[in-house]
Amino acid sequence: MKKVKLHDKEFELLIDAATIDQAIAKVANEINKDLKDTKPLFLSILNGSFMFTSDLLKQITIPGTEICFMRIASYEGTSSTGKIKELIGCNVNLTDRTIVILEDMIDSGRSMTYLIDYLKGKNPKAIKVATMFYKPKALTHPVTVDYCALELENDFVVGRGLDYDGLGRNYPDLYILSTATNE
Ligand SMILES: O=P(O)(O)OC[C@H]1O[C@H](OP(=O)(O)OP(=O)(O)O)[C@H](O)[C@@H]1O
Ligand code: HPA
Repeated sequence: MKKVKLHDKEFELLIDAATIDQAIAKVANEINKDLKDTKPLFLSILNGSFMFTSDLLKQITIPGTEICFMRIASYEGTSSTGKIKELIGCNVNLTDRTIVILEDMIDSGRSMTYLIDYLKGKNPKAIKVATMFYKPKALTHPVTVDYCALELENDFVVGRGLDYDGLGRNYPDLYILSTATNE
């Protein structure tokens, strides 16, 4: 599909699924190499990261790999509310663990900054950040990104787990808000 309509807005194809798959495979290889002796705990941040988590973890071959999930939210419509809500916490003991945070997107960096502060309080051995998409030009809260599949410009996108007001998460490709039809 070249274009999709979600609620009142039109979106155009930005990155096809095969390109995203390839970029994720590269990240998986890097993680398999870097963290091979760490028994990593992958912390998937719902909702958006469900596809990235699935695509990446199928390619992780490290012995002792564990996965758990957290849910935080900050976005309503196409912009951040400026507030983070923790909706589901992680109940695994994080002390002395090597945690790999899995995000679908780092945009302003606000959610990740909040999360890292929160996780530091649990005394992990190390915290690594892995994201499917990253908008370096949108960053207002500095974050060290250890693993990134694809960098984007500062545009609103949907697909591959990312939504516009609940819609669009299921698309395997990534779509950009169309400037021709949307103010
Ligand atoms: O860097 P930031 O500006 O904080 O934006 C990134 C966050 O926004 C999205 O989540 P959202 O709050 O929309 O929740 P969702 O994953 O349930 O869609 C995304 O999954 C990140 O968690
Ligand atoms: O570009 C985006 N699209 C959807 N959700 C998001 N959350 C942060 N940035 C985005």
